[in-house]
Amino acid sequence: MTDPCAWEDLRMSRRLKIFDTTLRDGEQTPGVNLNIQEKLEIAGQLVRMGVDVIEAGFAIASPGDFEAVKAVSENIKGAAIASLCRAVEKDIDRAWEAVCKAERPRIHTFIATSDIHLKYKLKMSEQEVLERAAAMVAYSKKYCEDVEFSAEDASRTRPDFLYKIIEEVIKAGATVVNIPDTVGYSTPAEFGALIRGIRNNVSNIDKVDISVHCHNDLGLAVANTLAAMENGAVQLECTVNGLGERAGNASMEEIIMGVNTRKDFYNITHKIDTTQIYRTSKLVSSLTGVAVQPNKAIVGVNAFAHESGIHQHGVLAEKTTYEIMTPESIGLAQNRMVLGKLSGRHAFEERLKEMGYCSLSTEEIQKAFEKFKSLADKKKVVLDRDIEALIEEKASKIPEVFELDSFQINSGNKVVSTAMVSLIKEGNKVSEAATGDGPVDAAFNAIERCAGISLELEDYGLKAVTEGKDALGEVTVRVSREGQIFVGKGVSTDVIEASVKAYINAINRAVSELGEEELKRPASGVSEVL
Ligand SMILES: CC(=O)SCCNC(=O)CCNC(=O)[C@H](O)C(C)(C)COP(=O)(O)OP(=O)(O)OC[C@H]1O[C@@H](n2cnc3c(N)ncnc32)[C@H](O)[C@@H]1OP(=O)(O)O
Ligand SMILES: CC(C)C(=O)C(=O)O
Repeated sequence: MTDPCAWEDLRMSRRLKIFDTTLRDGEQTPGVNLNIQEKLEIAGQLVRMGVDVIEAGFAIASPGDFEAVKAVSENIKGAAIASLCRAVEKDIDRAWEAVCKAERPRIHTFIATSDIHLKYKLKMSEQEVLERAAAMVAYSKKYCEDVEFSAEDASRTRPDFLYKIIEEVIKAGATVVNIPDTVGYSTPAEFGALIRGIRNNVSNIDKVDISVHCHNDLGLAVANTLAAMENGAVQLECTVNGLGERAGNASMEEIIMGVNTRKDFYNITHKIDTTQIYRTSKLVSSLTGVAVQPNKAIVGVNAFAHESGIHQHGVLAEKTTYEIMTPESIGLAQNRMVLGKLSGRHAFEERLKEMGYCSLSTEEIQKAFEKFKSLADKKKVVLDRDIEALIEEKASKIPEVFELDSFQINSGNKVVSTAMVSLIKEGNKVSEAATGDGPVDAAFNAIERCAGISLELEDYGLKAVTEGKDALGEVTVRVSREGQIFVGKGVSTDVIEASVKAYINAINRAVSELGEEELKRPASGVSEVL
């Protein structure tokens, strides 16, 4: 005999319905409060995305929420609009008042069904809850054709009682029966079995859509939702970015991209336009003020980023080596290669090409790569502007007569600054020490001693090339010799090192233009270097 609950049968005949509760359960995220305009904006985007139902709020909660649900109902077309309400007449009246003008209104009424909730919270018996649930569904039905009933804390409810109450609310006219894992307690196998049990044990279950609403307390909300779907749930309740009470709800983007990416396994349809996912996530994050964690699946900033060399090489050769879905499929322009200390030459060369550095020789690329690696050791992420600075520092093709070997500075507010600098000239190391008015001045004096050259410092400028504590500093010095100006640049995450490099660069320019002998001659009107 064929299993009446076989997943094969379901997926052949059903399409998923996405019930978005960002504006209701999502708003239960501590600290989140959406005004009418913000709810309208998010609801408009949810329709653009193709959700089937928008739960716009809890109409009796406050006058503001009532107005927001009403505004969404009156202005947003293309999805059913629901308001949540307790199994209480005055709540249902208010919910109906708010949604009655919607193109497709829905009343969503609920009551808890687990022993714990009945005993400690509602202080009602099973029989009382059963009667209240059926009566309130019937009451809602007088207003509205589409009535959803939720058995709060269903996953901790005695199965026999759950079956019974579902049967009764269906008889009373419910069109959708929602099975919440209210406290995120269930596991995928258990939750799937619960849905299967409902399908096997509730005689009139085929008259309604089974819905699920999973919370993420154990990080299982999406897994439980998908397990329920495999066992017959057709309406999936979820929120954008997984917002919601406590650890949140099942995240819509994860459910949808899971179903899409594993179409080979699930083979079920929905009407979500996935290319709206990224935009929707951004909108919700900005209006709720809840940032998306960087490593969040699908919409986190790192979800399509690759930092390590082996992965970058693979992705550059063929994206599917490390990408199971495309960034374009969620509306992101492209993946992101993050350049850091674990990156490799392939990704670095590719970035140079993208930045327009197409004519660098192999040797220049090699040198730039070495500099990049040593910068990446000091800096978490190397940005394009860092690379520009590295390349431009190199691009000044003047012969490096003097190269920096090392330097050491001693400085403080109560000591005279001293610097010890070693330069390499034609393979030989020359070291000198000098004092100065501050560490930079001391370093410049020591450099001049090493080089045996004296120049006038006309100007010194320091700017951050990138942001953050580990930003690259770029120093520009203007030095002169008998009225002729030479500019030197240096970049480093250490401003003293950037200064030292800039000064050496200026000296090398002067040497290349005037010659070392000329520079060693005492300049007219300038005293010799001590
Ligand atoms: C699992 C969920 O996410 S459920 C939705 C949770 N969301 C919210 O609670 C947000 C909106 N809520 C509110 O604004 C308020 O709680 C209101 C307006 C609904 C009720 O406010 P108050 O009248 O001040 O009651 P309060 O919130 O303190 O307590 C809830 C009351 O409702 C009862 N109750 C709780 N759920 C239900 C229900 N589904 N059906 C009937 N009664 C219920 C409780 O037993 C309690 O009753 P009591 O006042 O007789 O003790
Ligand atoms: C009221 C229902 C749908 C709910 O939010 C829950 O049980 O978590």
